Amino acid sequence: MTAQLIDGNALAKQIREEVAGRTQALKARGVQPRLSILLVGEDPASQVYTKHKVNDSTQTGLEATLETYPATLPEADLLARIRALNEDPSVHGILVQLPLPKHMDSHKVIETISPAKDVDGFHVASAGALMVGQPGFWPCTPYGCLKMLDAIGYDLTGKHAVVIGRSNIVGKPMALMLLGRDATVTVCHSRTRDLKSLTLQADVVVAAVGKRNVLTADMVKPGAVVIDVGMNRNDEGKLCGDVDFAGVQDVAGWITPVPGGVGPMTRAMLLVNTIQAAERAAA
Ligand SMILES: NC(=O)C1=CN([C@@H]2O[C@H](COP(=O)(O)OP(=O)(O)OC[C@H]3O[C@@H](n4cnc5c(N)ncnc54)[C@H](OP(=O)(O)O)[C@@H]3O)[C@@H](O)[C@H]2O)C=CC1
Ligand SMILES: Nc1nc(=O)c2c([nH]1)NC[C@@H]1CN(c3ccc(C(=O)N[C@@H](CCC(=O)O)C(=O)O)cc3)C=[N+]21
Repeated sequence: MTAQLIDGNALAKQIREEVAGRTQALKARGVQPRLSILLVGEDPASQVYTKHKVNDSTQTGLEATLETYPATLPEADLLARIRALNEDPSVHGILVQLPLPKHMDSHKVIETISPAKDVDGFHVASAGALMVGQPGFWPCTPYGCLKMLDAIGYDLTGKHAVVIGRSNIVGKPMALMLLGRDATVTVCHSRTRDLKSLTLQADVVVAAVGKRNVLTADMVKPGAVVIDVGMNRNDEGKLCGDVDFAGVQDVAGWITPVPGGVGPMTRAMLLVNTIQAAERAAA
């Protein structure tokens, strides 16, 4: 079997077009949707990612401002800036790029963002809303994975979904979203025994670990859907996921590539959350 590709670039483009339409509608009502991105320090990957986010926003008609600060910025100054943005009615979304410098407490920083502007969905109030099924912002990466399953018309009801990874920003919220769609969910992590015996039972596997070849062909049930969240570099320095793509594509029914899979979808869902924040504020 050769798996069908789930094209994250194409789907993200579609979503950006939908957001552009909603942006036009808000502008017609005199509201300019606006996202503030805060970057602390000079991490090259973070610089690239935040530039991408600004470009995506601008192309969609959203206004994004990138504020950069030196790694030495005192935490209190960052918190003060976030509070000012919370109070600014012209700003609808606030994103603090992670990771933050070591002297900062990222939990404290995220909890300072107003939940109404938490377009990353990282605030405890956002996590709680997802857990109990109340309206709130969903973290962009698992939300994007769910949209990819929707795009292929996949019905999760009663299916066995195995999530590898239990982070607060990917694995845990992914598990809750799949549960919300009536899947039977298994969450695996570094202490899981016999990962292969679990993944072999899965109709859907989401790999969110950050290590190459966590999922190989011998671990996948024929026809399964494989979603690869990982962002790693191979020996040649090329971007690759957690999944052994070359091997797994012969077994899986559907597979997402890296690059061009979950990454662009994460960025698209940030725009969705931002336009939603602006629409709620204008309601
Ligand atoms: N495409 C995108 O848009 C995004 C991609 N990413 C990428 O996704 C990956 C995961 O990110 P994130 O969730 O933040 O990472 P974390 O490092 O926070 O979490 C990794 C998880 O993987 C688990 N794990 C580690 N080793 C194994 C193993 N051998 N078998 C099974 N589970 C294991 C860890 O277990 P334990 O809890 O026991 O330590 C942990 O739960 C990274 O490559 C990251 O770069 C992240 C965000 C967005
Ligand atoms: N507050 C915050 N929110 C985040 O959402 C956040 C963060 N901090 N810190 C870092 C991680 C990582 N992340 C990615 C998003 C898109 C791609 C992406 O678009 N990847 C492209 C390739 C990009 C490239 O060429 O490097 C792709 O997979 O095709 C990658 C990684 C968001 N994160």
